[in-house]
Amino acid sequence: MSLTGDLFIASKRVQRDGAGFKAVAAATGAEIEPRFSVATVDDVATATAAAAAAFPIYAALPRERRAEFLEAIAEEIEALGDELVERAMVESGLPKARLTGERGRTAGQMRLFAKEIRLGEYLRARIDHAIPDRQPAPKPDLRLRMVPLGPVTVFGASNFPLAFSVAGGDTASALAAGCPVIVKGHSAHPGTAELVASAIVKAAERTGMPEGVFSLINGPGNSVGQALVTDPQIKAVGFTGSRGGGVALMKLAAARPVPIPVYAEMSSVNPVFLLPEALKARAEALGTAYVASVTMGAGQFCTNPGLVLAINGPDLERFLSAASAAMMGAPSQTMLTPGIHKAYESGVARLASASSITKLAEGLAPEGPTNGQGALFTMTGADFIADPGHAEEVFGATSLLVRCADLDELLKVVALLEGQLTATLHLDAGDHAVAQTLLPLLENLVGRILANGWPTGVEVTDAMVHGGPYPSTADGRSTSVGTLAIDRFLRPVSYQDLPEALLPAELRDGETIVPRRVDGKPTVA
Ligand SMILES: NC(=O)C1=CN([C@@H]2O[C@H](COP(=O)(O)OP(=O)(O)OC[C@H]3O[C@@H](n4cnc5c(N)ncnc54)[C@H](OP(=O)(O)O)[C@@H]3O)[C@@H](O)[C@H]2O)C=CC1
Ligand SMILES: O=C(O)CCC(=O)C(=O)O
Repeated sequence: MSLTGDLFIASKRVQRDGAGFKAVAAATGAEIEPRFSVATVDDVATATAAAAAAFPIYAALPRERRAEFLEAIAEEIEALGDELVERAMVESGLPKARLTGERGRTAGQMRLFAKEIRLGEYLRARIDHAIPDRQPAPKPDLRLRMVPLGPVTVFGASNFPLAFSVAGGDTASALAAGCPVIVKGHSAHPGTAELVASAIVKAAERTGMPEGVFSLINGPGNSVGQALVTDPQIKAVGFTGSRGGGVALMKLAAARPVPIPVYAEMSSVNPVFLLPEALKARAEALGTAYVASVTMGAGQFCTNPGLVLAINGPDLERFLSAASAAMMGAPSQTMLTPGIHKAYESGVARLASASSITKLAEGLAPEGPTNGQGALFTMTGADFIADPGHAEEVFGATSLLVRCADLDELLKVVALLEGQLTATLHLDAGDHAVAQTLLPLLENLVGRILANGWPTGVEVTDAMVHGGPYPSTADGRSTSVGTLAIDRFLRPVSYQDLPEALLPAELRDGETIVPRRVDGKPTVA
């Protein structure tokens, strides 16, 4: 398919005159064809009005129809073939194997949400039958289910041009919930976005969806995104990106005459704890594996292990030697955009210039103008306690190791950390007592606790939480990966004493189409 640079407004291709913008090859910074249209204020209004018109139709479709739509999206993305991966490679600088895997994950997420809505558990159907002769007052008949919020704006993420972008997890979960989606495309990969949008539109046509169910709007420079977030037809926002961007959108959404939720996934340094017995048993192996996780994907993961905490001693020295050796052999890698590369370099310079921080090792010299060079830094627990600001995320292949004098100091460091997506414990049986001290603190701090692994690489499953307390996300009660992500785009409605004929099928007596709780007892569909 040749790229045209079109927008997709209510599933229709639209070209706009004006300067437009071009994608930039991540590896060289050079502009690449074609020119992409920038949406006008009217385009935003047309897309949101169409989404609002589509909402009651789309939300009322049988769950099976929506499931078929999601499965058709997966098929159409796969049918794009190599062209999709090749364009994404040029725009993002990410390697073929990674993007091929991401394409599989993107299609897999669509199919997982199709399964989820067929299962129907997400509706949380509950029935409390009436007790007309209850004393002193009769008890009414009450029935509850979850309903979709309305049109959702999704901001495509730069670092996952497929799995967190146009047809990524936010789009899959919002469409599954019954919400039309308007994507604000990321200007780092507009060609990839156009290809994926064309697949969604084909799937919508094939399965008879209302046109307003999907739009893709482009426009670098914040104004298009801001117009979408403040549009009264938009009822929720999904975002993955910088803390500055996420917080700006949260503020805009909160200041609307009718505020709406923003599910922003922002910054995280994902603390890793090297507990003493694990260090004693395998310091060298841990050091090497740590650097592999720090440098994976040029470190451009929100799950990157950006902070390591350990207690001083000879085993920690063994770990540091192995990690330093691995980092010194780590090749530089192309970063996603010249801007992200520049931000990485200034983040590394900030760490390097702090008097309390020592550079342990750096990776091989950069081979290209936008290549990020890995780096490891260290500081003492006492210095960290004096200035915990050093834990701020540096997005790229760098990490800071905090050497604590003892467990008390390590616990003081933990108490100063901000909300995080993950925390990782490297432990052996002899470390369980320390782990038991840490676990309640970590449950308050993060969304996912791992043992003896590395936080990069998030499984898409029912039991996954990819979220965490602020500022790792805007709302720590939710996840953006896994089937529970659908909850972000739903709200409960209770029906009191409604005649049976007016009730949704899932809430009628005798129905067994979804799992329900009836008069306090779970039933299975
Ligand atoms: N922790 C994480 O998961 C990630 C963190 N980052 C961090 O973000 C930095 C920049 O990366 P990038 O991906 O561009 O992230 P940004 O947060 O800068 O941008 C993400 C999207 O949000 C839009 N946006 C940003 N700020 C605003 C605003 N104030 N109003 C309206 N729209 C806005 C951007 O629009 P526009 O088209 O105008 O740019 C873009 O579409 C990285 O260097 C890194 O530090 C990035 C990706 C993931
Ligand atoms: O590692 C993953 O699969 C997800 C990471 C993520 O959400 C991110 O880096 O923005």
